Amino acid sequence: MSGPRPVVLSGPSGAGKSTLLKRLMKEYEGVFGFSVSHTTRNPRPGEEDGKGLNCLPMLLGATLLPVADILSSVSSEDYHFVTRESMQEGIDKGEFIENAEFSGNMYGTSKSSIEDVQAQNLICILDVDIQGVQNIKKTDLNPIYISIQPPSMEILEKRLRDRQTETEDSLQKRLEAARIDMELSKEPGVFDIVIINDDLEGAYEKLKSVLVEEIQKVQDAKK
Ligand SMILES: Nc1nc2c(ncn2[C@@H]2O[C@H](COP(=O)(O)OP(=O)(O)O)[C@@H](O)[C@H]2O)c(=O)[nH]1
Ligand SMILES: Nc1ncnc2c1ncn2[C@@H]1O[C@H](COP(=O)(O)OP(=O)(O)O)[C@@H](O)[C@H]1O
Repeated sequence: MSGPRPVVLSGPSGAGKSTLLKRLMKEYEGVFGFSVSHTTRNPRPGEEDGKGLNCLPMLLGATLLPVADILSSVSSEDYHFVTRESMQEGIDKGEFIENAEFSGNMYGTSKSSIEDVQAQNLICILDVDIQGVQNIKKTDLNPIYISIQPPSMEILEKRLRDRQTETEDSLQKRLEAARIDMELSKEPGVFDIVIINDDLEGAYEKLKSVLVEEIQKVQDAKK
């Protein structure tokens, strides 16, 4: 695989992955590209379909919005929201490098979502659950594996509740998945680094320090 090494960000739902990711992508504009996953879950308020960088030319061509507005609307947490049928069809056709069932919904990384980012020579970031980590390990992607962990289950539950995105049912499913994630992530060798997201500043600095070499490579290549 050519270009900069991809980065896999994993850890329990609510641990702070997207908060850290958005900050990173904002500070290093033009260095990272998000691999926009497919999911069968419903969009949350404010989330829109497939607003990944791969859709940017289309967005630019079809809108009267200023470019800055479009760029700021490119969220790192958006998905391609699809039905189970169409997702299964894509999986059967071999279009995904990994897929998993999480909290009653399907999630998956299409090959093209990674290729689109790598074609731009950006560091491709994947936000996947622990099953995704295990399945990506069977491929030749060779990413840096980073786990973001909450300080405790109690704090995780509070953050998830305060986020106000979940029903009681989906919250309980996330907490159950978090217990499994926290156990499996302790296994030596699964992750290159485990970052405890207690204080946000400290966690962000640690994240940057792991990525500093790859960031430098992309910045040097631009010169
Ligand atoms: N295996 C896999 N997991 C994914 C993918 N996209 C997202 N996830 C994971 O699915 C879980 C739920 O994501 P989401 O519904 O966005 O909820 P949130 O993490 O609580 O904001 C998280 O652990 C994500 O890391 C994917 O393409 N593959
Ligand atoms: N270090 C932190 N301290 C307090 N709250 C945090 C911290 N990091 C993230 N949060 C909050 O916790 C919630 C979950 O974070 P989020 O980034 O959505 O997690 P994830 O993407 O891993 O599901 C959000 O409401 C976010 O604002």
